[in-house]
This record gives sequence, structure tokens and C-alpha cells, in this order.
Amino acid sequence: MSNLIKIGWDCSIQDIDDENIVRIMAVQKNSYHVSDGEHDYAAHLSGKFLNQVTHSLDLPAVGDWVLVQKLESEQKAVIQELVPRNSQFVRQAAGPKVEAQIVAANMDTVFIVNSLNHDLNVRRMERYLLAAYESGASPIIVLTKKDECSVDEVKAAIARVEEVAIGVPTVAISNVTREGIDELLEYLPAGRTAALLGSSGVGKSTLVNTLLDEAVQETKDIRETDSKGRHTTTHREMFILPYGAMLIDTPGMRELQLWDGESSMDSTFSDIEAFEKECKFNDCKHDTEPGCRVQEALENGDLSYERFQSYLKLQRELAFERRKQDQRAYLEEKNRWKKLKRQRHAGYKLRKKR
Ligand SMILES: Nc1nc2c(ncn2[C@@H]2O[C@H](COP(=O)(O)OP(=O)(O)OP(=O)(O)O)[C@@H](O)[C@H]2O)c(=O)[nH]1
Ligand SMILES: [Zn+2]
Repeated sequence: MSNLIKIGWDCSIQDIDDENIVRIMAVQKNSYHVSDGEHDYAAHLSGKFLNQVTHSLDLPAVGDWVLVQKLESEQKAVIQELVPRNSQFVRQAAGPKVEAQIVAANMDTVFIVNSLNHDLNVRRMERYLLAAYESGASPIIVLTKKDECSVDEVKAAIARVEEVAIGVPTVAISNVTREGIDELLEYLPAGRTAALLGSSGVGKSTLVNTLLDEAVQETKDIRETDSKGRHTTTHREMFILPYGAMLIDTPGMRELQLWDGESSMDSTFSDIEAFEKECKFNDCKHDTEPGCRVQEALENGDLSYERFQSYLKLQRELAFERRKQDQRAYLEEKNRWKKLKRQRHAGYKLRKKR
């Protein structure tokens, strides 16, 4: 058990004493890299596990705890069962398919990484915040490339961020000068697990290297590209930092398409939520209703028009996402039914032959 504590196991929450528990350190296609805090194993899913998978969220992700059968002699392990998660960061998988993709699991903290230079985008940050709240972990905003900005620019950027990340700690850092790194480390005590999330190029992998103090995770500068000029490294990996915290890197995220988040809208938009409570009507649509506090806030500048638009847009997007998922659930059920019918029919034919 003591070895598991080294890789983030929280004994106070989960009181399982099992030497066959390991943590997923890396995922690459269908193979896993797991650790029990002492030894590493190459792992794959058991047939039974695969048979029970009904949803992409049932599959192990980086940060997950799983029960395995170890084959000590070969340093291999077979994954039997997934330990229920404390948190999970989920997005709609890239591409046209309606599919949830789990980016990281069992993290205590989500670092939402943005770069302080020209492409600081608070609308994108709202989206990440929503998904972070939805994950069940606590968000922290990390602003990189401080070295590229003047003191005033940094101040102005932080002020913009604080308007959307209400009450969320914000740390500005530089991977070049190491400024702000000590402050960031306060959010990374030993035994804690954090995930780095943010768009491609904001400096996540560089930050992993800064914190590891060695070049482990390849960064943009030296990364290979595929024939289309895209970066090919997209695998997720968890790193054990020298002082005992765990850090999950999530390279190659181009955009964050939401999967779920309706229940986290209030946390993400706590300012709007507070105004809504003061509207005259409970079911106010904040449009033309009399006594609308939201409209009043928009008029007197307490609430920015862009932020309110973003709030409405995310609401619509989540509702749309929900409808698509319902449709998919319906089709899945239908296909399952068809398959069952086919199987029954085949069984019938077999019996007749005998
Ligand atoms: N000036 C400056 N450049 C930085 C800093 N952090 C990262 N960079 C540079 O930004 C570029 C992108 O950094 P990466 O660490 O590869 O970005 P990433 O977020 O891991 O990107 P993906 O792996 O594609 O998701 C590289 O050229 C880094 O050298 C910083 O604090 N200051
Ligand atoms: Zn209203």
C-alpha cells in the first residue's frame, strides 16, 4: 500500500487493501503502461473486461486505478477491473462520431494552461473551466510565457482572466526564466495528481520538463510531424515529479468540444447565476422580461455582453450535444436489439440442425 501512496493513492478515501491495484501511467492505442509504485508493467485489457465495455468511458485512461493480474516474470499485467473514479475530464472526441473521450482520470487539480502572449482567449478559457468543474477536480489557471510580456501586459491579462475565472487561483509563469514556478508548486504537494489541459502550443509539455527539470516530454521545437505537417505525438502520460506529485500531460488538443456540463454552468458563470437569482420572474429568459437583473447588468456594464453571449452559446451547445447523445443512445439500443434478435435466430437454426 505504501508504494501506491507514492503514485497518488488516497487511503483516506478508498480503503481497499489490494496488492493488485496499479495506476495507468500511459495509454497508447490499446496498450497501457501501469505502475504499482515500485514496478512498471506493460498491460492490456482482459477479454472479460472488453466484453463488459458498453461505453468509451468504461475504458481506462491515464490516472485510472485498475485491478490487474500480474505476470511478474514478464513484467506484464492483465487489466481485470476499473476502480471507480474520483474525477474525470471528458470531451467529445474529435471527428464526426458522437463519442465521449476521457482525457484524464483521478486528478485532484486541473491546470488550465493558456499562454500570455497574443492568443490568450478568455472565451476558450470559459469552455475549459466548464469542463474542469464538470470533471470534479479543482481548477487552477496557469498563464505561460510571462517572459514574452511586460509587467503591464501581464497585469492586464490577469485582470481579463479574473473576470471569467471567478475565484479561481491564477498563476503566471515562465518556462524560460522559471518565474512563478515556486508559486505553482504550492498547488502540487506530494501525493497530489494534477492534469495539464489547454490548447496545443501553450507550453504544457515544456512545463512538464521545467517541473521535472529534465527534457522528458518532447516539445514543439523538436517534435516530429506527419506528412500533413501535423504533430504526431498525442499520447497521454503521467509523470512523477521529483517531490512526489503526479502530473498528467495531454498533448495535441486542438479544440475542446464539450461532452457534458449543464450542471457546471452555475459554477462557471457564478456572476450570471447571481444576477439571475435577482430577476423578477423565476423563469426569466433575460430577454425582454420586466425586472430582469441580467439585462440591467448588461446595460450598466456589470456584465459584459461578450460573456453573456458566450454563456448562451455554451448553453445551446450543451443542449445540442445532449440531443445528439440521446439520438445515439437510441440507435445503440436499436442495434443491440437487432444483434440479439440475430443471435436468437442463429441459435434457433442451430437447434433445428441438430
Ligand atoms: N517564451 C516562452 N516560450 C515558451 C514557454 N513555454 C513554452 N514555450 C514555447 O512554446 C512552444 C510550444 O510549447 P509546448 O510545450 O510544445 O506546447 P504544448 O502545450 O505542450 O503543445 P501540445 O503538445 O501540442 O499540446 C515551444 O516552442 C516552447 O518552447 C515560456 O514560458 N516562454
Ligand atoms: Zn432575467
